[in-house]
Amino acid sequence: MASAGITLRPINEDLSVSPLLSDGPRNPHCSGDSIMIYLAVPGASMIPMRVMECDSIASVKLRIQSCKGFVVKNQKLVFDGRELSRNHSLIRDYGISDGNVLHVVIRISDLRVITVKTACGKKFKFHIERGRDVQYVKRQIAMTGNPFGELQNQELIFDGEELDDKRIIHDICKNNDAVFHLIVRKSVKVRSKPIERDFELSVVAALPEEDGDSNDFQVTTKKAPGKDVWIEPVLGNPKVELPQVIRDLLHAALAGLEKGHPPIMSSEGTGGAYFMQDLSGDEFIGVFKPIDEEPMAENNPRGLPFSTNGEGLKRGTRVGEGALREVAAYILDHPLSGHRSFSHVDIGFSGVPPTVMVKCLHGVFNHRAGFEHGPKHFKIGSLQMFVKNCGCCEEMGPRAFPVQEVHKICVLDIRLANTDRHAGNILITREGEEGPLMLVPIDHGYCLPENFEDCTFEWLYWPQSRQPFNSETIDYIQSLDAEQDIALLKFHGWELSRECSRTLHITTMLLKKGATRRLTPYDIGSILCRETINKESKIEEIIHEANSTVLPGASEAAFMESISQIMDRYLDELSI
Ligand SMILES: Nc1ncnc2c1ncn2[C@@H]1O[C@H](COP(=O)(O)OP(=O)(O)OP(=O)(O)O)[C@@H](O)[C@H]1O
Repeated sequence: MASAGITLRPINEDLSVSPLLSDGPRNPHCSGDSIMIYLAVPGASMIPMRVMECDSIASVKLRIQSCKGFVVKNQKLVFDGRELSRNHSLIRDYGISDGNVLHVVIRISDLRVITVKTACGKKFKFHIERGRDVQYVKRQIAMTGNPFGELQNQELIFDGEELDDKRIIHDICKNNDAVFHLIVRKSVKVRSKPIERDFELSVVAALPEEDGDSNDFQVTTKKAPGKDVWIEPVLGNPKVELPQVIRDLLHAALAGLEKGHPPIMSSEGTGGAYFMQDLSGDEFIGVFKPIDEEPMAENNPRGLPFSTNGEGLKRGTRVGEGALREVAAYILDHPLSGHRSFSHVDIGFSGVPPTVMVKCLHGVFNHRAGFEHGPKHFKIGSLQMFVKNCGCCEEMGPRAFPVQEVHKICVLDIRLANTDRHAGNILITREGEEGPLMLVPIDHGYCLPENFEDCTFEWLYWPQSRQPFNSETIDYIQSLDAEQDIALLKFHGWELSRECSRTLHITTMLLKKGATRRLTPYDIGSILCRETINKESKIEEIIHEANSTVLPGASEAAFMESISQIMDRYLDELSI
């Protein structure tokens, strides 16, 4: 994203010094007054910072990086309930003035890349969640199937020190460049055999099975705490039949909880997101996001303030509706073969992981008022299948991504008018070491907004978005039907508001008209996004014009007809 292109320059240690003394990448035409703002960082006291009103958000983030060490791309700034997501916009564009407080949310990657080197020079790479311990790494080594990998024979050395099994990865390595040295400790047995008056001593390397309990591979688990933990689907309509993939996910999550493997809170994100574990405790299988832990909801664990007007972190969304939107993105991600009917194909055209609304009970969730076992402490939220990944698009240059993988996400984001498509919300997977890269879109809690003010698409800056859709994608786009989609969501229990329905009608219309004219995802996506915070996007202009054209009290159909005509005129000009 834009932050990637910022040049780093050292600045004064003290954030409250005059902005004229500090040296960020400022607007050359910057003039006007300096103001004092305050940064609220969870776990720290309020930090004063002097800025100019014409400073860019990027420059403020850069100063926070220089003084506090939080890398720019891991920072999220929130002011007055809104994320300051446009790096090139200015402090004054967001209405920030003297004495205001900016909330800083720091995203820390959950995964560490660890290289394990054997004595004979073999290397293995593992992506390990930072909350795991050394024994977990050993189990991953054992699972490679190599003979030296037997768990009980392993010794891991880092920085000249043998690592204790209980040590946590985060405490051992802060970056992705850690190399653990694997020493295979063959235990030996000394046997003595009497030969006349002497003894023959023989030293025998023990076979793994002789070395005790092969159940070492099993995770030691706490006793299952019975009904103190629970998870079950929440269906908006009893007629909805859950697909097998979701039923399997729910069974696996319940088995993990009952075995005593707690949900593990992610260190990333602005809301509470919890990794659900399987029966063995070796695998994450799902991500649970409770609605009351969304940004600005009452139990948000990241220190964000409570929303005063109910509006979410992005304009046109509502606090507490993130889970609905997550599930809607899955339901609307129809497979290539046709409308999602919830009976056969699990993954849709854009690859949104299977997602379902659930209620879940566990003491690890964030309860400000304290936790007691019982029905009132059930949390409702979305459960999404965990996707094994090797990182997200923030960690890799976009050129490596296959065009079709990018296009399938463009189609989804345009349809859903996504207001939160940054590179961290696209996971990268690949089959084997050399297989082609695949992209998996996640985090759809801010799609289908009531208006287009905050639409942002990271892929607008990627070269693939300037290439035309292929014919398969165009056919898919032409098969979309907003009316049917709204009915499908209603069948699942979510009746879209008039505003959100309108959004879906407009985006589907735009996508279809654009694809007919062979416009690229970039051409179409740019129509939905503002270039700067205060300059309306083309779609907003079209809506204004339509509003001024139709008579007061005209029907929604008349309004949409007007949108259609204005859109045709604009797109025809664009495609000349
Ligand atoms: N389906 C999934 N499979 C694997 N990892 C996931 C999945 N969904 C989310 N994650 C990971 O969980 C963490 C938190 O998730 P996410 O970013 O969606 O939370 P959030 O609070 O909604 O974030 P944001 O601040 O970007 O809106 C991230 O590290 C993300 O990569």
